[in-house]
Amino acid sequence: MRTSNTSPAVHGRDLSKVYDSGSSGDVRVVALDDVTVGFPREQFTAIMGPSGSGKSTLLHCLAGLDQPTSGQVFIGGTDTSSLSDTRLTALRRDRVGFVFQAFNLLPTLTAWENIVLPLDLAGRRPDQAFADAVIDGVGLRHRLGHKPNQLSGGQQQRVACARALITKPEVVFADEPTGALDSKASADVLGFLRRSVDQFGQTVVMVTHEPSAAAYADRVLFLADGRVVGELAGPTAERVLDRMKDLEKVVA
Ligand SMILES: Nc1ncnc2c1ncn2[C@@H]1O[C@H](COP(=O)(O)OP(=O)(O)OP(=O)(O)O)[C@@H](O)[C@H]1O
Repeated sequence: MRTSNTSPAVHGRDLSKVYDSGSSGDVRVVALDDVTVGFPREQFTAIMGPSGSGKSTLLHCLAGLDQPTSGQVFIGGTDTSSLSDTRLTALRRDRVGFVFQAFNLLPTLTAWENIVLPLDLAGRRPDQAFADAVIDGVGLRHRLGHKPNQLSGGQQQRVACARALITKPEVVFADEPTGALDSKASADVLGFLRRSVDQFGQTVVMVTHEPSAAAYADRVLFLADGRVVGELAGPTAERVLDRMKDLEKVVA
């Protein structure tokens, strides 16, 4: 499904998102302000910024879960704004993986059924060798027959990670994937996302509030007031925290 190894997996061009609210549409919030950003293949990028800086809006626009007011998003070279709703739904299902803070597993399905759901929906059969590698990667082989309510939060999130990867998507978008987890479970999930890049050549884009989570990434993008205001390669938790303190001073 990859188009070329040099083009970014995901590219947002001139993205703006404006919310008009209030009783007569008189309250205007610019959540994204002309953002142009690319996410190289086989890299793990974290997106950070103060509360309200536009992180979730950017992720949702990139992932085709929300429409920008203006600008374009390319996933693996496909301009998502040119797609009909049906094709956009198919692209999200087949070429994009999602991990959300709230796991979003189907409660009536087992862990295995949840993991292969995107393939079932697409009428595709699992590549058994790859499925085995993913299941061993998330350490869930002995839990495949369990329903979500028989799993810990960390196990449920690892099921969600396996589900996100099983289609070999162009990119996995993770929105605060460790927001509901303790530090051990967080480390398991982040370690798996890291290995998915290093071992499976996956591309991961993750929104997080936690410098220790961002330190798993290859690079951190910083947002403030709907704009990209900086980036950090080879982040450590300390360096990310320092940048965040500076940004929060500017925004305050
Ligand atoms: N549906 C909406 N209607 C009006 N304004 C919105 C809507 N969604 C988001 N906003 C505003 O857009 C801005 C960016 O919001 P967004 O949720 O993307 O920020 P964030 O950086 O993810 O914040 P947080 O870290 O608190 O989750 C904020 O000012 C927010 O209030």
